[in-house]
Amino acid sequence: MLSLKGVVAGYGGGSVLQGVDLECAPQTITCIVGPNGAGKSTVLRVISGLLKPSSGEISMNGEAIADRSPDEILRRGITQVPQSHALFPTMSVRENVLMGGYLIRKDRALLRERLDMVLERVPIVATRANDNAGNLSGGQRRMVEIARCLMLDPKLILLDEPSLGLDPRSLAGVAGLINELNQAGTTVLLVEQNVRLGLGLATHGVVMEGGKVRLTGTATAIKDDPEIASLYLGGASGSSPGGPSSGGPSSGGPKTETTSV
Ligand SMILES: Nc1ncnc2c1ncn2[C@@H]1O[C@H](COP(=O)(O)OP(=O)(O)OP(=O)(O)O)[C@@H](O)[C@H]1O
Repeated sequence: MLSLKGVVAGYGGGSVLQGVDLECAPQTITCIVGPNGAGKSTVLRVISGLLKPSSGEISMNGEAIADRSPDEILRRGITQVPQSHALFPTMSVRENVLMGGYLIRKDRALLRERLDMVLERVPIVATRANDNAGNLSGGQRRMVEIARCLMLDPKLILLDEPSLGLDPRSLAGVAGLINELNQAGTTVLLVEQNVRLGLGLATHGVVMEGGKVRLTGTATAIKDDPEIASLYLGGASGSSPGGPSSGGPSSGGPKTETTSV
């Protein structure tokens, strides 16, 4: 579905991504993990078109998208939920969600249909519809941020640190929503500092370091990799994920892309 080949990109001349190769198959949840500054968020930015790669290829369902503008990429079914504080605090929850349907605003029937779908999938949009978004808790805000991106019925959702600043209960709610969306057919690519949660939720894992993909495999295989366990999971292999699902298939061991840590 989504494919990155040899993607090089950076800010103001320097290259942060140094030849990134990545694949997301349809209906998978892929979690990118890695140390601060590895380039994880930058990968999401090049996919959503906010940052143009200087070389390499990005394709969605076989179509090259690296040269497309962010709104053309949005129209092709890729939406990004930014790290946080993405709602307009003095606008209501309903108004914030409707903003997500800006590209389809002229088709009132479609807008209504999508809003009904969002209300059904994310109940807080109905129960807090008229409250200002600024009055919601962090976890509730995150749910509304995800709900807003559903207005375009995305095929691929990019999530940057969905767990950031959330308490365990809110985390479970957000993880549950991501899982439900995936079960309903949406492909998910997320970046997560909470490695246990991210790999617990995911079917596939990608470990990045220094602007490169270091390791790819099923989430289970990545969690069970002794080096990854010692680096990111406190020494034990990730047998108790924070999310509601233990993730994907157990076949297919991790594939090491480079050897240096
Ligand atoms: N807007 C920007 N302008 C200049 N440099 C940036 C910008 N955004 C990120 N960088 C730099 O790019 C590198 C990679 O950043 P990125 O946010 O992709 O890393 P990350 O792996 O997501 O890190 P973290 O886990 O800390 O969020 C860092 O060195 C960062 O300082």
